[in-house]
Amino acid sequence: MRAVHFGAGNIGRGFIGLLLSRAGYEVIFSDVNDTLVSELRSRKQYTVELANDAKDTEIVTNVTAIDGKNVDEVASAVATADLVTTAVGVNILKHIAPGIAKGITQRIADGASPLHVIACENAIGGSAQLKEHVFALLEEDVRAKAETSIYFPNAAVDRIVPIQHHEDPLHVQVEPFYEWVVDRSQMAPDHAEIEGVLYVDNLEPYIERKLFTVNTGHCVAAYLGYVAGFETIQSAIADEKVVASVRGALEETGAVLVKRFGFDQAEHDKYINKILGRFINPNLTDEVSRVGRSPLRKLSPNDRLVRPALQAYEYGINPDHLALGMAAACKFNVTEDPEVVELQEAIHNEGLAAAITRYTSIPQDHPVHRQILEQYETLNA
Ligand SMILES: NC(=O)C1=CN([C@@H]2O[C@H](COP(=O)(O)OP(=O)(O)OC[C@H]3O[C@@H](n4cnc5c(N)ncnc54)[C@H](O)[C@@H]3O)[C@@H](O)[C@H]2O)C=CC1
Ligand SMILES: O=P(O)(O)OC[C@H]1O[C@](O)(CO)[C@@H](O)[C@@H]1O
Repeated sequence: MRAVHFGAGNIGRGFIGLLLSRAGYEVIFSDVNDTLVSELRSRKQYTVELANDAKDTEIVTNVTAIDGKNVDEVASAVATADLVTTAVGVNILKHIAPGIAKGITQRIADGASPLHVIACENAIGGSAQLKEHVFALLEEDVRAKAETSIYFPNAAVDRIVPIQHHEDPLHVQVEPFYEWVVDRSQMAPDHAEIEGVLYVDNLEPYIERKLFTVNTGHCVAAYLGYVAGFETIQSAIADEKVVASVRGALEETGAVLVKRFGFDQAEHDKYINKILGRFINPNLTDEVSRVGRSPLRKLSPNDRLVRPALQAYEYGINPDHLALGMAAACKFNVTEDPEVVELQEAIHNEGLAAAITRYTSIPQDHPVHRQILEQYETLNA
């Protein structure tokens, strides 16, 4: 069995590639990073290290790579693959769509078997977004055939993999915990199961619980940690004030999740504590600059801050800590990040109120908008 996985980065090597290799797939990474591609091609293996006290390691074998910049090479790999997965970043999906579309066109012409394409990104409906990009590039007759033979099940992926600082560019340190959940209702009826993946009939509660707990909590810790002068999540979360605000934000999203999905409150409280424990992991060093990266994506209407804050407001739950997190995002000034530069320029040129509306889509007369402005003033003070 052969899997083509787009993105040989932290999640690609440290999570998806590892599980696919363990499950018996030959994993062909497609990446645009020449060093990663040539190292994977020549060595055909790499090491994953667990961030536990024992620093357990596992060698991932049966892997190789192709140049993601070469559309023909990518298309040939997709045309003959048994599975396609991605972990490139949700904003990059449109850039990998041409190779996938060309590969699908080839495999349909060859009469190849049905294919699952699973986007493992931090987003609601990641695979559905990829499908839109890919299908927009297909000829009408191919699109009609692809509708019944190429499946794009949505997924939720959870494993903390920080930026890596090792001499070996392939070595990757990961937290012990992982969860990969795939929407079975969007798959072929006789699909193969990957060991380690949880298949569910309704992904919504899983992806929303993950995104609005792990990712909301993590980015609130990053933004408030940054404002308080901390460089890592571990040091930020050790601060009483920061951790109280992160917990506050998770109580707000938790109240929304309990109402929306009927989760048991006590179970959800345990889930929150478990997530906070993962953030603290002393065997990991995770920079606030990584966890807060791409603030425009994180402030977008469907993502981890705005969506639960507006849902909270609708339910009569006060989203004060989420508003504080959004205000802190507006103060996140890691200038190597192009989204930070754009946000700071917008704040400078248009003013904070207009910039918040531009990126969150929250109208200026909405009470949550007012809360963000008030929390920004609190941070100034
Ligand atoms: N790092 C983490 O802890 C987690 C990350 N995620 C999600 O996984 C995705 C990837 O994140 P990371 O692995 O952290 O990022 P990363 O930056 O380490 O990896 C992304 C990889 O994609 C490659 N890439 C960029 N453009 C490409 C293209 N056109 N074709 C092929 N490869 C391309 C990059 O060269 C890089 O190697 C993101 O959507 C992120 O939100 C999800 C859960 C955890
Ligand atoms: O910031 P992004 O790209 O959404 O993804 C990284 C996030 O995903 C996580 O790995 C959680 O699954 C956290 O480490 C981090 O908050």
